[in-house]
Amino acid sequence: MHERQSVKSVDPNEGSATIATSGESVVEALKVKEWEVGMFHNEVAATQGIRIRRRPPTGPPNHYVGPFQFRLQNEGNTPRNILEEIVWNKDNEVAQLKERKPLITISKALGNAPPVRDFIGALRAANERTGLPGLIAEVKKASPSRGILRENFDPVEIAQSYEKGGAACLSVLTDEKYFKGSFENLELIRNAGVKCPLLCKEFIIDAWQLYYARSKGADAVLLIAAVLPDLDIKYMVKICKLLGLTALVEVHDEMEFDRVLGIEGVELIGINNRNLETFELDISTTKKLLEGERGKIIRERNIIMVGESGLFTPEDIAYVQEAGVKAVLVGESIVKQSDPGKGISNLFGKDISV
Ligand SMILES: O=C(O)c1ccccc1NCC(=O)[C@H](O)[C@H](O)COP(=O)(O)O
Repeated sequence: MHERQSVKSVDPNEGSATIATSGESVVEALKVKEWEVGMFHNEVAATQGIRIRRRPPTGPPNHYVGPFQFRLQNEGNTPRNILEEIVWNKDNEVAQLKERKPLITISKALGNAPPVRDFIGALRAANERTGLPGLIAEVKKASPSRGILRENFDPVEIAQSYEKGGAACLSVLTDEKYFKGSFENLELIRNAGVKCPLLCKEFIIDAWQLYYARSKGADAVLLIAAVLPDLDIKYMVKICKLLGLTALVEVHDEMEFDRVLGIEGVELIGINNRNLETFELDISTTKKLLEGERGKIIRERNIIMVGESGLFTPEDIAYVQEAGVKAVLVGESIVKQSDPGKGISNLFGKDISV
């Protein structure tokens, strides 16, 4: 398919054209192979109801005109929604980071990582202490749906304020492009003496990221069922256990929830009230998913459920607690307050500090 010695490619995003030499035809062939593997991945994922495709837009050339190769913008190489765009971007980011820091280097760094803290234990203890859902307070400067949430953003100050205000655990955004977060923030918070266990809030698509997160001091990671096929989740949950990391597996609908309930070893499940493809927020998602048989399974297996997103008032907290969650993950409503710790008291309707 790619035997031409010299082809010219046009990237619609860059608006530029290049003439490829014979050496580059090998690179091009590799890209095509990679694209074929990606297509296979997407076919498997689609059978599990996963709509997020996993390949960055490096599809095969659409057509040749003489020596020119055109890659036109089309349905196959244009992200359908923000989550897909984030995942495609992450694919490129991770590929570059992996080249700079291969697994062997990260594995060596694991020995110097701070000891792992018990994420689930902290949530249970907070729930028992207060009678309210344990709080995972989010350190987040911005998000695609809300833009900049806090101009004056000092991650350590916010983390310390959350801890003082009674948070059980913290969630630290590490994605730079869409959330203005960083792994540096995670390390700064860990090294500042904050005792709360830390969730690395990242878009995990590759097991390498689990090792990287742990090497940077994470105690827990997020696995999003809308992005990861069952086999990836299974494999990643096992690696998390080996590394001592807690996996918070996130679902948004019944199908994702049922898939995750079918995976052995899952102990912490989050229900995201935000549809990450449309940004629509509806806290009744938590209630709907925990009704009936699914709620029964959760109780029998002693799985901790986390209500995520769109929680602003004591009534919201009471509503998701009534639905069956023992923990909540909250960002916007507390990070926007001038004193985020006090924001926690407002959110719960009472002082929950230790
Ligand atoms: O919030 C977004 O815009 C967003 C877009 C794409 C992927 C993920 C996104 N958010 C992650 C979250 O779900 C929230 O950060 C988290 O649950 C806290 O939500 P909130 O309390 O509403 O800030």
